[in-house]
Amino acid sequence: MSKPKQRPAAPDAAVLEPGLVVATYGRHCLVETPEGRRLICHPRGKKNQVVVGDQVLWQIAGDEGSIEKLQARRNLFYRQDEIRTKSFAANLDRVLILIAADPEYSESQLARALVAAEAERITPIIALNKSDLAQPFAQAWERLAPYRAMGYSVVPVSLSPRSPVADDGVAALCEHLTGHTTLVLGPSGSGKSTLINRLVPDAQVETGEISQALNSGKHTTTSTRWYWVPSLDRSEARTALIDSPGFQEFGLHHIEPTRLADCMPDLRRYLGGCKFYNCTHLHEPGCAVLAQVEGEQSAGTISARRHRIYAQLFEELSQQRW
Ligand SMILES: Nc1nc2c(ncn2[C@@H]2O[C@H](COP(=O)(O)OP(=O)(O)OP(=O)(O)O)[C@@H](O)[C@H]2O)c(=O)[nH]1
Ligand SMILES: [Zn+2]
Repeated sequence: MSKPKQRPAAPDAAVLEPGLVVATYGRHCLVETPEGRRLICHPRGKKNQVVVGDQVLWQIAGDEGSIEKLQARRNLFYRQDEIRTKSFAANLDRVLILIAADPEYSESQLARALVAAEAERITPIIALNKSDLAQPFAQAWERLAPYRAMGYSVVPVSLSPRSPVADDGVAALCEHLTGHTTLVLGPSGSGKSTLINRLVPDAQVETGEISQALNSGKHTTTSTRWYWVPSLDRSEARTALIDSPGFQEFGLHHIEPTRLADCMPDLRRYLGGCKFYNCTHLHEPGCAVLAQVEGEQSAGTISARRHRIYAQLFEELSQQRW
């Protein structure tokens, strides 16, 4: 009597190791082990497409690794590089939106980034850089008044190490970052590299190493990267910054237009007070949101600019569904 054939043991079960995705480019990524070793990994199959911040299980395959399992994500931040290329980061505590007195920031882009963070319930922080440029800074600070009023932390900073400003605000900003994982976003020229270089002394070395490891130096400037910030670690939690290039239009396609007002704290306050339960807050009579929009005759709590941004986004998100 022949013995029933034994099924081979699951080949990989014993050798799967945990890791953190610290950089991505195209199909490959860099994974850091709990001991701090970094190696190139390739996702197995389409399903395991990873983003920076992902926790994975991987196994060795030659001198590189193969990602076998993607652990469940706490959140996933969406943004869009080009029409079709989306890139993300996962498992974030904070999104830092770094804008500057100069170049002038786009309020629409700021609003989009905030909506994207709210949709994933990630706490946003706004930092306004270049406080040494007194006049443009005062103007930019004033434009941010609605964002302060709706409860966001808006931190004035002067990140340039040569800054002549006595209190450069960096300590206050660091308070928000300590012990957390923060995705840093901002338009070109706002000071993202200046911030990373200031808080991560080895950033340039690390960037070089990552470029070398990924063996595509010319492309890696467009990738998203994870940096540890040892100087801000707390005993119970490490501090990390994720640097993501550009501040292009955000694809907010994953948000239903009817959810939009709920992702804008100044509008959210009044939801539930409208006459119609399916109010779009654009033109309906008895709309509690519209009643609060600042006008020539009325002094509401919602700025007219913010309501215009809401209306534009609402239309854009509605069109995508046709
Ligand atoms: N006046 C002033 N200039 C600053 C300050 N912080 C940064 N800068 C300057 O602003 C310019 C842009 O800073 P970067 O750190 O390169 O900006 P970035 O956001 O990384 O820009 P991209 O790489 O294009 O995305 C540089 O010339 C910095 O020296 C500041 O606090 N005050
Ligand atoms: Zn309404």
